[in-house]
Amino acid sequence: MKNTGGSRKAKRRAGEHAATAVEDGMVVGLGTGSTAAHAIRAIGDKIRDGLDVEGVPTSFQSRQLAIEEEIPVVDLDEVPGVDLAIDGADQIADGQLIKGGGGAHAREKVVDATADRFLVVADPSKRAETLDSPVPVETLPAARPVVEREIRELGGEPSLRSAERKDGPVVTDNGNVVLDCEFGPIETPDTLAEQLSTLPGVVEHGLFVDLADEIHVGTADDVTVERL
Ligand SMILES: O=C[C@H](O)[C@H](O)[C@H](O)COP(=O)(O)O
Repeated sequence: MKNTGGSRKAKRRAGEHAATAVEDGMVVGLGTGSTAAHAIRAIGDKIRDGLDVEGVPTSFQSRQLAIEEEIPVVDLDEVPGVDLAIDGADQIADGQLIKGGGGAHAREKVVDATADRFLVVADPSKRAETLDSPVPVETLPAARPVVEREIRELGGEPSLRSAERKDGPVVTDNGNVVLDCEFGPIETPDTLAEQLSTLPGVVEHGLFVDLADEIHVGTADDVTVERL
């Protein structure tokens, strides 16, 4: 989607609104992407005002931003748990999500799923009646042909993710490739999520089923919160 001024404002409102849920002493999961970045910056502001929290980044990008924002950064194995995670989404339908537009969904899923409370932040363009965006599937590079075959067996059409300004495929923070898999409308995301999870060679897919607790959608001048 084109990042219009309106959508930028909406993302900012959503991110900043979700950041108001961050309280002193919390361990906070720091999501990836342009909307979660607004939440990270807002947490940085709160830290400069005296808030004491630790952040668990979900990607190289969110780690760098957290460091710039003076948020103490920790890994999952250094904390007893995550109190709250704030993360974006590429598509939202009926509380279920597709994530991984930035290829960060594997770490995001671990952090978001382990959090006591997972807040999704988005602009209105992310809402859909039915999930129908391509599903990002992070795959071991050596397993690509096998996974592609299995995806086709499931009725999907995989396409290796590449970037405009990089020769060769996009490589994730974990050293893997991403297959963007077109399935058309996904009527039963839970079934597809289970099927994808069982494929050997798949590290993680971008279907986040029954993980979100709240969805904060910003508009140019307001935020709506859906509790699930
Ligand atoms: O891998 C990336 C993540 O799942 C992002 O949270 C997702 O792509 C949404 O990003 P944005 O807020 O920039 O639309």
